[in-house]
Amino acid sequence: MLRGVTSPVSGPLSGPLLSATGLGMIRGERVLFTGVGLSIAAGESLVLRGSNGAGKTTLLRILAGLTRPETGDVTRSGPHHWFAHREGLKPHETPRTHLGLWSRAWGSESDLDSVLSRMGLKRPADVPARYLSAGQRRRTALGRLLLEQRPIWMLDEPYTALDAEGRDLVLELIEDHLKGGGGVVAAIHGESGFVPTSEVVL
Ligand SMILES: Nc1ncnc2c1ncn2[C@@H]1O[C@H](COP(=O)(O)OP(=O)(O)OP(=O)(O)O)[C@@H](O)[C@H]1O
Repeated sequence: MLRGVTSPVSGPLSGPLLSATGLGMIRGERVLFTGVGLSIAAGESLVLRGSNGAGKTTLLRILAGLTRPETGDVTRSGPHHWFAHREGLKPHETPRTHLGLWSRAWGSESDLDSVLSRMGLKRPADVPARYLSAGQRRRTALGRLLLEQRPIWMLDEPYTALDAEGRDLVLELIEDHLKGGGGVVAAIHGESGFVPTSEVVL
């Protein structure tokens, strides 16, 4: 992982940001998927679809390099943000301390108060995660996306637990990221709220 390095998202990038060929995965005795190929270039988005247990999270984990596929290859042209089901907040962490920690770890130049404000977290900024609502925890985790520019965003069910305003906020973040030349892969149940460049149905 490139730590403390801010990657320019816009700029002359040649080739895809992310590509995969021939991905196959087995879990237990079940073949989850075979022969999955995909590619996203700057400004493109891809939505993963499929019923519960179809393998969306598994595919995202493979794309992020967190799980090794049975077959196939993944190529990423730069660093990515990984946004998982679990927010990764410890019970004692507040939105400010959580984002502050990652900000320092990444050498972020983003203004923490601006990130908290953008995520609608000014009021609960100093409330420990164990007292935050599910949506506030989600917004805190999503705030990490704004701490460091990374060309590829991998989002697992980014709208979970969010109210209508939170959902609009995520949409705005995605749109801004795509306009800036980034790419997004997201596993989404139901309406994505945007027209993806492509879809993979598992
Ligand atoms: N580490 C693992 N070991 C064994 N089986 C696993 C493992 N991880 C996932 N599975 C199984 O693989 C299948 C796909 O899981 P996955 O989480 O990728 O599905 P999903 O499409 O993201 O589902 P959902 O929509 O419910 O989030 C499930 O049957 C799950 O139980």
